[in-house]
Amino acid sequence: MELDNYIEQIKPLDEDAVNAAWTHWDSLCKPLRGMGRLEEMAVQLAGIYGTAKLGEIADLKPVVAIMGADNGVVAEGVSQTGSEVTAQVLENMGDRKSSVCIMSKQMGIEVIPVNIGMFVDGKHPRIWNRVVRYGTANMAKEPAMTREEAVKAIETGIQVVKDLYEAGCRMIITGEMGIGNTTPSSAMAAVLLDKDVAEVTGRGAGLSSAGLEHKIEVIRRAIEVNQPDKNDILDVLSKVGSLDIAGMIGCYLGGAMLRVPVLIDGFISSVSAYCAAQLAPESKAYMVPTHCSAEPAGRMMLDALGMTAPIQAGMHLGEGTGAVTAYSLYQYALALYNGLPSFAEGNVEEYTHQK
Ligand SMILES: Cc1cc2ncn([C@H]3O[C@H](COP(=O)(O)O)[C@@H](O)[C@H]3O)c2cc1C
Ligand SMILES: O=C(O)c1cccnc1
Repeated sequence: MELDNYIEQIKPLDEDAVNAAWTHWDSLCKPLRGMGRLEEMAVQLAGIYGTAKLGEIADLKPVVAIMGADNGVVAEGVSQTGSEVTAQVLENMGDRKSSVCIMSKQMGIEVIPVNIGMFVDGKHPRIWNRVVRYGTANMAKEPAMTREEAVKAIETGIQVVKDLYEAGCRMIITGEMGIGNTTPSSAMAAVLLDKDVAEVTGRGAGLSSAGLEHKIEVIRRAIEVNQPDKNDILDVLSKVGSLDIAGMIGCYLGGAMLRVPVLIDGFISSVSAYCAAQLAPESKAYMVPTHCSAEPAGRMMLDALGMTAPIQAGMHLGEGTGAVTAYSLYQYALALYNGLPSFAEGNVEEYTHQK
């Protein structure tokens, strides 16, 4: 199916369910709108699922879909580790031994490591091998990938979400693992937001100050060499992007198409969310901001999306860790939404609300 055909299938939220969810919140025996963003998160779920009866949805079966991919630009020394670490961490994820895996286990969340374009095949049986190409080319010298490959990677992300949906998942959490992927993220942020590279580039997984200066220089070179057209998302993605970013774009589009919420993680994930929103503005209603990455452009990307994140904890780890942290907010929100007595049930006279 063509990308445009997928995008056409995305419909707005169910407004009746949204209104009914607010009416329900406002009937509960507590200060009006007292749970702030948590109330909004539950209302968004109602609009997405098309029902205010959220208690009837037995199990959301949340899942972190981790897009694993390698970046040719790592050859320029833009990350403090080598590309072999991508595959190693994906294998560790197979054994449930990575940050997001340990956090997810705590919350009863499934984790699926997807190899969308590492340099090597994943060996662990839990890894979904869906390789579009074995790593991107070095964008400091040539386009990271072709436009066709970028589209194929987006479609691969859509297909991953479809498969998870068929397995019963009703909440998708985006995650990524790809050594060097903050470099394409910053390159894309600079182009798409029209910012100076130095403003949108950070230390990633832990670069030194000298390393950061070098990374900025490499990104400048990549943009100079490729001349991406900022008005054409696929051009920017294919020239200075990455396969994991493309895969996550697919997750946002696929989730919106199937009417399931898709949680945005950190900087890399929000660059993808921004691209998805540009390609399909309706998809934004299905996205959930979770935390604001401490990478310099983390907040800028959320601002560009017109979103604020409920959690600001200085996190900058990736893998979906920020989004999994925010999943706990749903647990509180839904516990109250489904369990708190109404004013009448709580024997409290409903006061006049100032809505
Ligand atoms: C052991 C390890 C585990 C990780 N888990 C997430 N990242 C994060 O760091 C990488 C991006 O940073 P940069 O662009 O500086 O390479 C990505 O893989 C991201 O998911 C990790 C990085 C490392 C080294
Ligand atoms: O915010 C992120 O997504 C991030 C930042 C640094 C390293 N990995 C991921």
